[in-house]
Amino acid sequence: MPTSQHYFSKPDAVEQVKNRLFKQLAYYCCALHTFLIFFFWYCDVYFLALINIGSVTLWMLGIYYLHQQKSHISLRLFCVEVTLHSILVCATLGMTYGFQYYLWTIASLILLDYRLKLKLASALALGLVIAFAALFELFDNVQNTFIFSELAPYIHFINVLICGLPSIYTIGHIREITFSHRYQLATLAAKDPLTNLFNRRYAKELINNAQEDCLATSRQMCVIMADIDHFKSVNDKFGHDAGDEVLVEVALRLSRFALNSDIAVRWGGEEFLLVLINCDLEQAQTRAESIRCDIATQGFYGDTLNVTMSFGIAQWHPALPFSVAVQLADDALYASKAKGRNCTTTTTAGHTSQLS
Ligand SMILES: Nc1nc2c(ncn2[C@@H]2O[C@H](COP(=O)(O)OP(=O)(O)OP(=O)(O)O)[C@@H](O)[C@H]2O)c(=O)[nH]1
Repeated sequence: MPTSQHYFSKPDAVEQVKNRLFKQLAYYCCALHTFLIFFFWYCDVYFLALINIGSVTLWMLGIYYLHQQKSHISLRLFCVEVTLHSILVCATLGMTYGFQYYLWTIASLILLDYRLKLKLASALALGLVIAFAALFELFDNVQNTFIFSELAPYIHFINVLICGLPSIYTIGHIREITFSHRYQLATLAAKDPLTNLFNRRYAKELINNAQEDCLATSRQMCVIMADIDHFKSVNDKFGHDAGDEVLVEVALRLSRFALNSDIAVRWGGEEFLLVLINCDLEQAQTRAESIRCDIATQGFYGDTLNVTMSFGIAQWHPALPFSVAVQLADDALYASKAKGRNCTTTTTAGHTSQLS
């Protein structure tokens, strides 16, 4: 069960983050190409200035589609722009300026178009990587009269950085989303949605681990079965919503009572199981009594109703299957019910004793 919460927690986080990521990328590229229009104009490379006007137009169109929540259209426009731009600039200036690396970046971004089948998206990405390799064959010896040719190593370096950053940024975000989804799925599989206590299925795994730990360290373990008294009448008198609130409040109080090493479980409708690790029978009795008194004396549902609970306690021994310890605790709980409820009964092999 993961313990760290990541910052993307909504179910549609992937689409939201993708949209936000593309917007940031699009504004960044728009600004860059606008700068390049003036730069190439100033350097008298009018063809490249015109190409950058085309690029700005496509990026702005992409931003428009992002605002319309059509990120797949935007992504395709961005891919077309980057591909054409890289090829045309490499054909004009050669390979020394590093404009070919944009093909590499876009090859990884195209995989984020979830409307494309994986095979098609992978084939397109591979096509871009092959185009990247082909550019070296086609334009490695292009001669140009660019007035800033002595700046080629610096422009090359800047281009490598500009191409690398979106990949790092995107993969970092996808990593966070993946963690977040894994956390949400693990929580959904482990917790009861109403009370946020462990559900029965997941608790069995935890209990198995706890048993192994207790065996290895010779620690004692006790099982408490607790049930709300006359819960049906709470539902009948106050309605199911009030009943749900009582369940949530009971669960909260049980969690407060449980130590970090304990396991608190919603076992059934209004029945709860507590597994107390490193705890002997006497300590378990004291702790069960304190929670029973807390519940019986502190009002519920805005102090408008009183609730009591009955408890049954059994100790687990290494020779005893855990299911038998649960059954003993359950028998003790029903002994508490039979004795008039709002009490705790402890069972030790074949002998039960009641605390009021
Ligand atoms: N509101 C609400 N009620 C539930 C939930 N799960 C079970 N219940 C109710 O819990 C009640 C359990 O009733 P019973 O088994 O008769 O037990 P009780 O009324 O608590 O009586 P004793 O256990 O004998 O003291 C039923 O009315 C169920 O409908 C739930 O998630 N929400």
